[in-house]
Amino acid sequence: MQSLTLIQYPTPVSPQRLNLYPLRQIAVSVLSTPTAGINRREMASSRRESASFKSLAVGRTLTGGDDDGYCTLIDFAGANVGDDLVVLLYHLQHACKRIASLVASPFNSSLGKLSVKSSSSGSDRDAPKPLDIVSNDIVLSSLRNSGKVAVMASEEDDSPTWIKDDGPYVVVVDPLDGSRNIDASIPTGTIFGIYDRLVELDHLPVEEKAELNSLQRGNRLVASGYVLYSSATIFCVTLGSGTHAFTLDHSTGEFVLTHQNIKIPTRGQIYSVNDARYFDWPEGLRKYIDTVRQGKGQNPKKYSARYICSLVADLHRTLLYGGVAMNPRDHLRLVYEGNPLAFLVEQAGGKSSDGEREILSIQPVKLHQRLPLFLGSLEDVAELESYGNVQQTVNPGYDV
Ligand SMILES: O=P(O)(O)OC[C@H]1O[C@](O)(COP(=O)(O)O)[C@@H](O)[C@@H]1O
Repeated sequence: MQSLTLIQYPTPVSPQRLNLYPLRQIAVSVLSTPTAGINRREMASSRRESASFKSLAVGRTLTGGDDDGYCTLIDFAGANVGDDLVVLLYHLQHACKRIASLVASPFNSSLGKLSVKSSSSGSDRDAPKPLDIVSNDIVLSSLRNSGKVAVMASEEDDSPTWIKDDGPYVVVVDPLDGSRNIDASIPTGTIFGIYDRLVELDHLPVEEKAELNSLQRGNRLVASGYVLYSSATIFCVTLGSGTHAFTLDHSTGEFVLTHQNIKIPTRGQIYSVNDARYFDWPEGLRKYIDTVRQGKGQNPKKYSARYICSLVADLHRTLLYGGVAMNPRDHLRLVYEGNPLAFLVEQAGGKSSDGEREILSIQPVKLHQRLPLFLGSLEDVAELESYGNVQQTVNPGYDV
């Protein structure tokens, strides 16, 4: 069977048509030399050739795709947001292609296991692993090259990195989530959120403005998303209007629009949680899970359990099939995981909660702040919340 029969999107544009899209050509050449990031000057000259990303979209469909429906992430962004954000996304997707190669490389199979001591004492961070660190470096270097980022705050760093005084954006990122299981080739993911730089803080000392810019509430996000590294590499993003997923086409090196306007089912039949922790759970959560397992909840169907223990993979499934993905203990981070994923889920018509409050309304008070996280179908998350007492406060720490 030919591969085109298997792929559910239209035939790629002809090479002649590629000439109309300089960015697409650059994407292919960058992918073939993955260690060389495109610098700002190259991007600027490519942008001069193309006049502007918006002009590429003139006369084309709302998605920014070609007449035949083939639409890349950059086409789509070019048709929907301003040039600065397109450039930033261009560099971010480049970083994620490099991470996708990294996690699939036979030479890295043991790197997920080795723990490295955290550089600072008293930090609330887990000891990072080598693949996390390499992924972090890749993202940082791409964001620097974009010329569009003022500050990057990463789950891997104790404090944010100030990059450029007039960069219009602030990026928060978990460069490689789920890496603890990577030796078994379990899917992993990159999670990111993008805010506007708060110009009213420009006069402050660098450390202070770096931190305050990174501690913005989730409801100020301009864009957010994740990249899933699994049997397919999927870039799922909201630019503030709907949630869309793009699948990496290895033959062209492009992320191609495969899931436009994802709508999470209002009700699912799957719960996703580490239920080995059942005896540490509070009463409300135990009751909820016992009830839906037996088909005695608002949805009169017996729920199934699915838990990969990799947040991006568990959320991606939940986004497509519905239900609720949760981690009821204080483990996941508000800034790097909670907010970006909550924005994405809400843009898909779903709901996010810490068990009591909407995630996006919570003001972060510290960078590595952790919280219980419940994400998923509107009705499932609301039903779960209605049990009260669903946050796991007993948190002995688990070795696995
Ligand atoms: O041990 P738990 O509570 O099941 O947590 C699993 C969760 O932790 C994560 O591995 C993230 O934790 P780390 O950032 O410490 O790796 C998620 O991918 C996953 O959903």
